[in-house]
Amino acid sequence: MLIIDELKTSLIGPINLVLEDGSCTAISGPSGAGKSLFLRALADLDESSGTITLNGRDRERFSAPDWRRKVAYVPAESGWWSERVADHFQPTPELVKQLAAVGLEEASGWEVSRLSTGERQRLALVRALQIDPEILLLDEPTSALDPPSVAKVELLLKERVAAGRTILLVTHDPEQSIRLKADCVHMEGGRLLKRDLHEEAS
Ligand SMILES: Nc1ncnc2c1ncn2[C@@H]1O[C@H](COP(=O)(O)OP(=O)(O)OP(=O)(O)O)[C@@H](O)[C@H]1O
Repeated sequence: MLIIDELKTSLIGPINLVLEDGSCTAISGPSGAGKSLFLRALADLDESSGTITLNGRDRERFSAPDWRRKVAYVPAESGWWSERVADHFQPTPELVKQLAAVGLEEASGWEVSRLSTGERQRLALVRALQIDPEILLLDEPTSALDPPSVAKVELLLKERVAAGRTILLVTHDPEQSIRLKADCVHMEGGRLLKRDLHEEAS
């Protein structure tokens, strides 16, 4: 369980939120609301104050690399540091299955320069899944994808949640939140508000 207590940076907060094991939480909100900054602060990529505990252990007690393996952030635009796609992955037995799950079974033989935006987005997700973080922070993970690819990614996310892992994602699509059975929060002006899509629909 991740407990976020009075998280603040110079631009957002204070933010309080609890993420239960095996839960999916969707953040919506207008452009500039601070959604990406919130995920970055959680992953300890930007300086922040407040208390964050993972399974009862304070973030201060983890080294930064260890924390980022447990609370992994996938930005909307991923970074690539080598020419070959394969160089970005651990050659594990699961890799072939994971690539196939996002429709990219051939991609490990490709050059990064040929990747489309949607291919980059799906491969960045597989990269994060290889780390197997306890909390996966996804910034608009399907924004560049066509509906069949969205369905593949959502299936992966649902399987992950069913296996007890935790997902916090930014999405502008209320239908996606419903499909993922996500708890919904809304961000505005750097603050989080609870949102009940099911109540709004009734
Ligand atoms: N280093 C910075 N210095 C000053 N302002 C910043 C900095 N980084 C981000 N901001 C501003 O903070 C606000 C929140 O940015 P953020 O990227 O979190 O928005 P967002 O909610 O993710 O928006 P979008 O949906 O467009 O991606 C924006 O107005 C942005 O311009």
